[in-house]
Amino acid sequence: MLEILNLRKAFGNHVVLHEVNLALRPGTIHGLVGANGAGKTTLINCLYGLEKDFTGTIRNTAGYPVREHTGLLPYEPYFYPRLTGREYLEFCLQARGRPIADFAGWNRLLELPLDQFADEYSAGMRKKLALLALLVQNFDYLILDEPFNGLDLEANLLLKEILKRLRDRGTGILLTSHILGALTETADEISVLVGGRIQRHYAAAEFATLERDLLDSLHREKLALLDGLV
Ligand SMILES: Nc1ncnc2c1ncn2[C@@H]1O[C@H](COP(=O)(O)OP(=O)(O)OP(=O)(O)O)[C@@H](O)[C@H]1O
Repeated sequence: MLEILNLRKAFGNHVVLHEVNLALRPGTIHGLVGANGAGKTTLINCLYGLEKDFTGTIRNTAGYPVREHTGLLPYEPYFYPRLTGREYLEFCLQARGRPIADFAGWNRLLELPLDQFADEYSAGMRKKLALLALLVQNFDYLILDEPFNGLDLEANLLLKEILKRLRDRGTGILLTSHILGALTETADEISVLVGGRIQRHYAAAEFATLERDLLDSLHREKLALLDGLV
């Protein structure tokens, strides 16, 4: 299990995460929702070791460093210029000391032009390439920051199915999305991050309550303001 205990992260005087606790269990899809600026990407970056200067505990309870068996899909994947999609995949595997895999099987699904330069791909293709680099590596845990963002309808449906199958095979998946349906259709549990605090964890049986709670807070805080504008 990947475990976050009492995570606190500040940028200067701005405390972005306040004593956050979260567990990512094997064989589970854990959704993370929150408004823009709530702290989701910062939480992910701390979990994956991209942010160092925080307090609290982050660990894989199996005793490995978190990154060793965990793959990350960043919010905006970066590709070096003049590297083809295939070279990028080979680079990812070599960086981890893994043998070069056969990408053809997965790429029959994702249909990427692997011999074109990755930095010339469309936004959706870039997202697919970064996903492909994770899928060929069989990680125990996946951390996916907005994986559905930019994907076309077909890739969206495909990704949901892939995630569910990986979960059923034992992979633990932490998933952020601003598309509530994408989370409620795939996740086993959802944590709501508000102003850097976990406001509540919802089990799958409570997802209807989650939608109601989000609507209620929207009605309370924003719809009255809208009445004055339109
Ligand atoms: N490197 C940084 N330096 C200073 N402040 C930062 C830095 N990175 C993030 N922040 C601040 O931390 C807060 C949380 O940002 P974060 O990107 O984690 O939010 P988020 O929930 O992922 O938002 P979004 O849904 O818009 O992607 C914001 O107020 C942001 O301005």
